[in-house]
Amino acid sequence: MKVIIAGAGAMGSRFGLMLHQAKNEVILVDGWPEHIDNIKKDGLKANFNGEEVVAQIPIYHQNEVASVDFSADLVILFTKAMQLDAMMKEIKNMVGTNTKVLCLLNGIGHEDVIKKYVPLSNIILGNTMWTAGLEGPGKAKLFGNGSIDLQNLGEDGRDATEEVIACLNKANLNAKYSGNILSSIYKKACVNGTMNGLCTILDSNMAGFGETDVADAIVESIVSEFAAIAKMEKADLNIEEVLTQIKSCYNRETIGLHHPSMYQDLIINNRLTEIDYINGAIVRKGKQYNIETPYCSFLTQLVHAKEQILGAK
Ligand SMILES: NC(=O)C1=CN([C@@H]2O[C@H](COP(=O)(O)OP(=O)(O)OC[C@H]3O[C@@H](n4cnc5c(N)ncnc54)[C@H](OP(=O)(O)O)[C@@H]3O)[C@@H](O)[C@H]2O)C=CC1
Ligand SMILES: CC(C)(CO)C(=O)C(=O)O
Repeated sequence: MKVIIAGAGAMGSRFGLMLHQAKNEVILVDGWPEHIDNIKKDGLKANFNGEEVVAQIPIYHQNEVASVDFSADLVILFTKAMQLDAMMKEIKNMVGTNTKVLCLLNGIGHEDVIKKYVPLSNIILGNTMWTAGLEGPGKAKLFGNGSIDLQNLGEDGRDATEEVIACLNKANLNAKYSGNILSSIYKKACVNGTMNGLCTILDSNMAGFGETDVADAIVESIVSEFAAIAKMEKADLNIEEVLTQIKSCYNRETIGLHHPSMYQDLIINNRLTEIDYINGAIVRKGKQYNIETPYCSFLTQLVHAKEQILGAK
């Protein structure tokens, strides 16, 4: 397939590299000049499960793609939530009438942005348990395993979605069709709504937090707020399943040593976080549905306070 990775940070680099290795024609689009220059000059470098690899993958700055001639079969969106609208605007010339657009960002409600640029029949929503980090511009650190759940938004898009799943699986990305992607997105949002903000505030990786004797109580309080909102949105959650998925993040042998992407943003890179699209989204929806969300509200405020103390940009 001809694939555009729109947002080629840590996760975009992982997906770009694995799809390139599986012989797809991949191009990367990003907005970070130093990262783009390094990949153009030396290729995309990665520590891939302990092995140093280099891949020559074309990369473009998002403000230069209007003139790039590449009719993509698939666009995979991997910007940060707050960069999504700008990216959609800049790549819109590369999104043809048959181009499928797969959104794998963390958080809730990204379809509202994508719908402004892409017909419903071409939108695929998903979420992923893969992880990734950047060691610096042009160099990714990729370890562990993951999975992807996805579903077309338009009613008759199943066949095309299965083709996308086949393409992802050829690259060992472990994708599967979800019969209820909204539930799946809420389930993943519970993982991010606990791990991301808590590890960021507590300065911990996921294993470190999970091994404390208060982890269960904190996680259950936050998850109960996500579940109350999910129910109002007809995306009922199986709480036991959600808690099991969260606890799987504590495993040191798999992804427990990972610092969630929010930690990487704020603590490592001094950048603003996606908290408003995760716990903050639950607070906004709580107001709409008249549901109290004190834990999500407090965690959102703590993360914003930390952004301000650190002068994040
Ligand atoms: N990392 C992970 O393990 C996981 C992340 N996700 C989700 O995937 C999406 C993409 O996340 P992720 O790949 O982690 O994002 P990254 O922060 O690695 O990259 C996103 C964008 O941020 C900019 N950027 C990144 N680092 C820097 C820096 N040091 N200085 C300046 N600009 C920088 C780049 O674009 P620009 O210059 O245009 O700002 C880049 O495209 C998010 O929604 C995230 O929540 C989901 C699962 C796991
Ligand atoms: C790995 C995981 C699941 C941690 O919450 C994630 O999505 C992230 O880092 O943003």
